Amino acid sequence: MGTPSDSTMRPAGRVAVLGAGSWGSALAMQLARNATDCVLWARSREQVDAMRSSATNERFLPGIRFPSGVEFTDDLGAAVTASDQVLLAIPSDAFDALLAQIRPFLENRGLSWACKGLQPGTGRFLHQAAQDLLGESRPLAVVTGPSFAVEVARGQPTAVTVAGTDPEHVQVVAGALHGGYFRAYMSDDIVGAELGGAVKNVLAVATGISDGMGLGDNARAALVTRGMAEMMRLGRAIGAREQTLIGLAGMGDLVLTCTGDLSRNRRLGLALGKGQSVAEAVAAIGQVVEGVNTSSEVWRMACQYGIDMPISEQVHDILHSGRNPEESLRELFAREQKQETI
Ligand SMILES: NC(=O)C1=CN([C@@H]2O[C@H](COP(=O)(O)OP(=O)(O)OC[C@H]3O[C@@H](n4cnc5c(N)ncnc54)[C@H](O)[C@@H]3O)[C@@H](O)[C@H]2O)C=CC1
Ligand SMILES: O=C(CO)COP(=O)(O)O
Repeated sequence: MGTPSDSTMRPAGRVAVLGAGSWGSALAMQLARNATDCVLWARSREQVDAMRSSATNERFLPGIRFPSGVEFTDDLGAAVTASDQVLLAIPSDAFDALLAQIRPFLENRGLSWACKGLQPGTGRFLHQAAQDLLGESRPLAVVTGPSFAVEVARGQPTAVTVAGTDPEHVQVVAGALHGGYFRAYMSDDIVGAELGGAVKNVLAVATGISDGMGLGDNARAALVTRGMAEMMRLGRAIGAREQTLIGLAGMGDLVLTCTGDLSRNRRLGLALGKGQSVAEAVAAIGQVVEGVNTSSEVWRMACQYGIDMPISEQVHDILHSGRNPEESLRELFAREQKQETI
């Protein structure tokens, strides 16, 4: 695979970013800064009017101005048909429905997404969900890796992975984003890239809980490392490449969201560790917290493939079965002693 600066690279043309929450807005800012034509679609007319008049997204990225190249619309069909590439930036539980809505307009336009999660109820990857709907031959790509939206919006240094099923398409998507202080590495391991982005959500909740309970720095390091072992074990079972999991999409995002308080998954954990309920904590965060759904789907995959994932299991039980974090701690430490393997 070449680099985004290859002279043979096909330009992205115009990109429709679908979803004007924090990540869609930050990606639109990066695309425009990179001289990529871009239209940002939001569901609500009021939000579009507000973004047009203030040139900011005050709810999700207050005070950060969109570069002049970004257009705004609430017309989904027009956003897609006037573009060459479509980039979805919505919560994973909205992925199937939005894809079905845009399918009539999609034709042969390039498709990518920047969501981190799994299909609710099935544990399938979003690229599998897309293939179910659109067929196996369509080039697909995911943008993932350690990237807090607000830092990207401010133009702070960031490196991500763009992984996909077709090298040329990956180059187009990565090339549209890569520039300034934003590096977009390329990969053909979409399974590993999607797995890393999903599992880190669950582990960020785990380290948040530990820190919320005041368990200390040793506990956090143990959770990150043994959590990484869980990711690697599951990855091995489903054909993800280890290189991907120890790269930006896996370890990179795990470190970011297990330690950075901008992570909503970590913040959910912090609140739970201090005794708040899941519902209270999610409501207070006010944005998507993917770990809630992802924990069910990761646990489903672990059961399906018979993989030992004790930390992910405890997070699942705390989020969905009302388990007390103290009980989880006791249970994790009561496990039999074993060789350190991953
Ligand atoms: N915010 C961040 O730092 C990053 C987020 N991501 C991923 O990006 C995805 C989107 O997250 P955020 O933008 O952060 O969430 P957010 O909570 O900031 O915004 C979500 C947006 O999606 C819209 N939305 C929700 N349901 C929808 C539906 N059914 N149809 C259409 N639009 C819908 C909401 O109106 C909102 O504009 C998630 O999978 C997240 O894991 C990935 C990297 C960084
Ligand atoms: O994925 C992210 C950064 O890479 C954002 O993390 P949260 O969804 O936990 O906020």
